[in-house]
Amino acid sequence: MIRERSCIVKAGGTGRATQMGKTGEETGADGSMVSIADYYAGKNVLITGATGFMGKVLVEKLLRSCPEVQTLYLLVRPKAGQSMHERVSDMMKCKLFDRVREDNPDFHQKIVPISSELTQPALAISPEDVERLTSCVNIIFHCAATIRFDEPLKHALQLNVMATQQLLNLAQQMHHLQAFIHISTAYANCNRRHIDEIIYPPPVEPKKLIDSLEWMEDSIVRDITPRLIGDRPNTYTYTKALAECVVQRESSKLSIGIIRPSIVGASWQEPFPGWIDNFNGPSGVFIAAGKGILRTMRANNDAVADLIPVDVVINLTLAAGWYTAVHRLTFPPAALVYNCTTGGINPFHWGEIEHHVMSSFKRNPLEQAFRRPNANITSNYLMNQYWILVSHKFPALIYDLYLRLSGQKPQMMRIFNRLHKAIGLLEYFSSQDWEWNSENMNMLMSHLSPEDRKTFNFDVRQLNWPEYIENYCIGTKKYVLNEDMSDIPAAKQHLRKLRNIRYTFNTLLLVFIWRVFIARSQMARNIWYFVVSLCFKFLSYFRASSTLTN
Ligand SMILES: CCCCC/C=C\C/C=C\CCCCCCCC(=O)SCCNC(=O)CCNC(=O)[C@H](O)C(C)(C)COP(=O)(O)OP(=O)(O)OC[C@H]1O[C@@H](n2cnc3c(N)ncnc32)[C@H](O)[C@@H]1OP(=O)(O)O
Ligand SMILES: NC(=O)C1=CN([C@@H]2O[C@H](COP(=O)(O)OP(=O)(O)OC[C@H]3O[C@@H](n4cnc5c(N)ncnc54)[C@H](OP(=O)(O)O)[C@@H]3O)[C@@H](O)[C@H]2O)C=CC1
Repeated sequence: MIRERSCIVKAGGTGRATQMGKTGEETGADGSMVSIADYYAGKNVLITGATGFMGKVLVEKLLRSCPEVQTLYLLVRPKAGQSMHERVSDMMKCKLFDRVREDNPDFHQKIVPISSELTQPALAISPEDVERLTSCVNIIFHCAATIRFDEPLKHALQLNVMATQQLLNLAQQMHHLQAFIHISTAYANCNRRHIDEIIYPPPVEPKKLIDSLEWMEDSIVRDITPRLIGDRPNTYTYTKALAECVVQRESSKLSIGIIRPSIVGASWQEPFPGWIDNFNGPSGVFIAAGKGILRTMRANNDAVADLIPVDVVINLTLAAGWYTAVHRLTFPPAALVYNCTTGGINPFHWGEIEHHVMSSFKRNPLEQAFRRPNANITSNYLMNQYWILVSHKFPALIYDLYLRLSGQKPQMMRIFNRLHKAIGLLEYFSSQDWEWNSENMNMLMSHLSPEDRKTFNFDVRQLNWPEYIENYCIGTKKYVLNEDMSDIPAAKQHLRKLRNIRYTFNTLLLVFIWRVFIARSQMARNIWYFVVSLCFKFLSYFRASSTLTN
């Protein structure tokens, strides 16, 4: 149980002792609140989802900015033929960890992988590992989840809800636990327009749903899923809402913080600008647009694009861990929720994103683009369908024909079908506006020392969007696609070639139209001459009137 009445925590390598103040807050020897790095000194931290996008950034930041942290226990599963040790060792070789490696080449000694498959009973953690974790873990960050929008309900429920419940059960056995931080999403309650920092009543009692789905065949579950998720767009947001409810129910026994990030994008500043390693959310859209594949998408130009840089989310998460732990004895028994969003503080709109993404990819083109980057967003359904036909399907058809004729396997239509499926799932989020209250983010900031505010910066008022988007696009090029910046002149040359192909194609199309329709029919010729003579008349009229005025 973590709600100890008194506690002295020996702060690891710094030798700095922290103790409980009169109010129950953890204080330094001089009575001041400990800094974030001092708090984590000597602590044992358990992290789920450490091999994922946000988990990696969390591990990196803890090691870099809290160098006295004792041990990071990472719950990891073997995957794709790799053992958990191989996976963690590969992860630590990644460029993201360059700065940590420079500061402390032996940083890997602080990392202890623990084998765990979260969808298995008791998280499939061995009894020895359970013993080890329950005796020493001080703080848990629960990041693991399935974030797929098309995840079958049963699996999403197993991982996002049941695994969370099991982790909470494990947390309750821990003798020295001071905080449990759960990563949720700002869209858990996307069926509401205004979202406060509270846990809303769940759409269904989680336990009842789990029990009833247990005996059902997958095909039946698939059939009733739309009825169950109701006004939420997918199983992801639905199960994340249920998970919040499960977490909230343990808040009388554990000190809990819930972080709700909106759309997590590339890093803003740390460990370097533009770090991103996946196609999720807007990243895949940016890349598809940069490659000239995506030319149209349904989105509202004037809707707020609530992107939040991953380093901001992680800084807030670590600060929330610190705050939850140092205030654990003064908390009422309720989880503190932090809406981690930008829209209410420093809004930026999808129309602006489109503009900056396009101009950024023109300055820093991606290699081997299919067409010149020129994507447009529209909220009009019919307009979007028209452009899909003209700018997606027609070029795909022509290119596949070319591939077939040259003896290769056609592939473009298949790529477009997958793209349409992906953007179809994202449109819900890019076509609407939400309003999140982020008072707890401000409250937390006000509790940080000036030094911590710099080291764990989550003040998004300072975010310069055009610069951020530029670095984001460059990040997709360098870290997702592994393209070299030195190839930009060749990529520009390729775009010039594509432009020339387009001019040639348009000219040939015009000649073709002329030959087929105009040159063969007297009526079409008459209309053509009429239009041309009208243009001449207009031209001569304007020329005459401008001569008179001069
Ligand atoms: C230029 C103008 C821009 C204007 C911007 C306008 C709009 C912005 C767009 C979106 C904003 C909304 C974002 C909302 C986020 C809500 C916030 C959250 O809570 S976060 C969770 C976010 N989750 C996701 O984003 C997951 C979505 N992805 C999926 O659900 C699935 O991946 C899928 C899209 C259904 C595809 O599934 P499928 O089984 O077909 O494929 P895989 O996932 O197995 O992937 C196979 C292969 O493709 C790569 N991939 C995946 N997604 C994309 C993509 N969007 N574009 C290109 N490629 C993609 C993936 O990496 C795999 O590659 P590989 O085989 O090499 O591993
Ligand atoms: N990305 C975003 O835009 C947003 C994300 N979030 C939330 O942030 C958290 C992290 O998201 P993100 O990092 O983007 O997600 P990722 O998909 O990148 O990472 C998911 C992590 O969960 C782990 N995991 C999945 N299934 C299992 C399993 N059965 N057993 C053990 N581990 C498992 C994955 O491990 P493995 O490598 O083995 O698959 C991976 O480490 C999630 O809770 C998500 O809901 C919230 C808002 C936005």
